[in-house]
Formats: sequence, structure tokens, C-alpha cells
Amino acid sequence: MTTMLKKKDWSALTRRALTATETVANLAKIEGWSLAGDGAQVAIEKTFHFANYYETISFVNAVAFVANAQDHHPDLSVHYNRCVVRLNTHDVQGISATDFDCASRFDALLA
Ligand SMILES: C[C@H](O)[C@H](O)[C@H]1CNC2=NC(N)=NC(=O)C2=N1
Repeated sequence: MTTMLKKKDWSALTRRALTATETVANLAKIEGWSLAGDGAQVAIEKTFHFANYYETISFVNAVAFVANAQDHHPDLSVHYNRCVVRLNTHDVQGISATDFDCASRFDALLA
């Protein structure tokens, strides 16, 4: 079956955990994201605020579409008027450049 939907292929690409210095430098470049969790669960996190559930779910659907295309999936905590987005890279048990790339893509949905 053919599909119109693109999905990034990570198989030939190597990912690595960013150092603490790299993580802090990357965090300084994006608005509203902060460190969360610890150890292998260390992540970057941002709470997106909305007027109501309709807006929140519209954002969640858009995030899911981008996440599937990037083959990189955030943990989402969905509430009536906000969504907490948490990104880390299971494969490296830490935060990778992919997490920051996806964070920027999610921010761009609302730009
Ligand atoms: C093979 C596939 O790319 C991996 O399992 C992907 C899927 N989505 C993922 N999402 C996140 N957040 N971290 C990962 O390491 C990850 N790995």
C-alpha cells in the first residue's frame, strides 16, 4: 500500500546524548522549555497554554502528526486548557539533538 505520509528513517543515523553544556546552550535558544526528570528519564519540557479543550486537542493532533513524520514521539500530558510536552531520546537514554529539533517544530506550529 502506498502512503502520502512521510516518516523519517533513523536507521542509518547515529544519535548521541548531548552533554550538559550542549543541553544548556540549546535550551537558551528556545522559549519556555526547561529540564525535567533525571537519569535516563532526563527530558526537556514545555507547557503550552490554550483557551479551551478544542484548541488544546487541535495542538495535540498537530504535534502527533509532526511526531509521526519525524518518528520521534513526545510524552504528552493533556488537560482542558494546556498540554505538557516532554521530549527525550530513549535510544540514548538522554536528550539528543532530535529533541531540540522536534521542540522547535512544535513551537513553529503556533508561530
Ligand atoms: C526506531 C524508532 O526510530 C525509535 O524507536 C524511535 C521512535 N520514537 C521515539 N521517540 C522518542 N521520544 N525517543 C526515541 O528514542 C524514539 N525512538
